[in-house]
Amino acid sequence: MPVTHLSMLARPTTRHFARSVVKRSYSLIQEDANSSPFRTEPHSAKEMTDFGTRRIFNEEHDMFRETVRKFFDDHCKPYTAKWEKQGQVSRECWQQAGAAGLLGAATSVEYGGAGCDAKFSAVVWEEQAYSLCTGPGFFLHSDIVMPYIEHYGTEAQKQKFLPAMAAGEKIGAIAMTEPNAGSDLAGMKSHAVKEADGTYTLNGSKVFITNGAMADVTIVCAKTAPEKGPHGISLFLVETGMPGFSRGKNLDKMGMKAQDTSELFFDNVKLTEDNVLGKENHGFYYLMDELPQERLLIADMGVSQAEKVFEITRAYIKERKAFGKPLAALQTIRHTMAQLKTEICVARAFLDNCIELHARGKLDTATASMAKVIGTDLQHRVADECVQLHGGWGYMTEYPVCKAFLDGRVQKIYGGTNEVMKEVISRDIVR
Ligand SMILES: Cc1cc2nc3c(=O)[nH]c(=O)nc-3n(C[C@H](O)[C@H](O)[C@H](O)COP(=O)(O)OP(=O)(O)OC[C@H]3O[C@@H](n4cnc5c(N)ncnc54)[C@H](O)[C@@H]3O)c2cc1C
Repeated sequence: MPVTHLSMLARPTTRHFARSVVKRSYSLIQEDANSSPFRTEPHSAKEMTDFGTRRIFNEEHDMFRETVRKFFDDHCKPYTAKWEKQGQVSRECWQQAGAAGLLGAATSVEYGGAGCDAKFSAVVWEEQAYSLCTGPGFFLHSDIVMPYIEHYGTEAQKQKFLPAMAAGEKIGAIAMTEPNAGSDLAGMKSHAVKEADGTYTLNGSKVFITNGAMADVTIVCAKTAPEKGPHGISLFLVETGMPGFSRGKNLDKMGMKAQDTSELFFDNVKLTEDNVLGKENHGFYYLMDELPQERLLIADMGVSQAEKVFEITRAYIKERKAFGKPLAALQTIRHTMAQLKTEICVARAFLDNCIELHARGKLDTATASMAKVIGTDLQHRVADECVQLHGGWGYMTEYPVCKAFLDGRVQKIYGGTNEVMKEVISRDIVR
């Protein structure tokens, strides 16, 4: 169906649905989570990816989850092999996601979003993890870039970018990392010099930027007062097509082959006050404020992928035979699965607690960092064990477990490495 027709049918329906549930969802947030009707937790569910589980969610989240799961089944899974060859997903996929209400679920209705609680966003990123379609950078666009614009943008900036981003017409990216400054962000060299006429001249380069090849608008971090260190960093909204702004190659990665990751170059890019996001020299504080959500979503995607890979492997060991009986009949294999399930369920309980805290605006940076370490370390360990349980087939990229292993490896690296997370957690311990 052409996108325009899909927009006409699905978009108003989904947005209307989302708006109608938001009031109820907010009131549920205010209740004690335990007062929700009994819902099966993943440890007791038939499968950990089942619908209708987990007491942090309600039936509206379930209905939305069904829509989102169907979206990834219909609009992403069939195209993933093609996108992997191209190194990026199609624009049409973004527009379809916008029409289906998957983008900007937590963005205010007045700016084109669905105005829902953060758990609706979690549904989208969890379902993407369950689908194992790592191509579309929806989570970065909707739950990292859009919040910056909504929280710190001027009214004109919000009106200009957010409705188009919610519709999937404009794609967002955020550029912090540089070839020589990743963990040590304050060491960035990109700088924007304020000229006598009040304009800025931006110079520098960025690397490893998710959505970098496709983005229409990129939040660029640059120094505006180098002598002030981290207190002299500002954020700029840089649009594709601005003179002096160019992209390097789409980088060739270990996994996530369908997700575009690029270098960006800024050569005397002329910016005005209209391009400044928030207050000059406040960029570092904005980054610190937004990081808990970024870490939470990475962590939750990690645990979700672990749940999915576990279920794929559960089915495999029941089918695959060795020495005349299914692998599942071997005690060492059953014990490995028992250990994995136990660890996944413990991590899920902690993650759900973090999601609940975040929906109430109470998730702190150190706790989000713990979630990132637990969720992504577990994701890696589960994928590794499950590759092993698949034997040689687990090493073949046509097998989902192999792709999950390769795609998931980066989770311990981006969003702040897990070593840096431990720094954050430890500082809080001895504070
Ligand atoms: C696929 C992909 C997508 C990405 N997307 C984006 C994006 O959209 N936007 C963006 O801005 N960036 C993005 N990044 C960059 C990512 O956030 C950085 O790679 C990450 O923060 C690490 O920085 P670095 O690569 O410079 O490693 P380095 O900082 O050089 O770290 C190297 C090693 O040293 C360790 N280390 C460094 N400092 C410490 C410390 N203080 N204590 C202990 N250990 C330490 C690290 O943990 C790591 O093991 C992406 C990266 C990848 C691979």
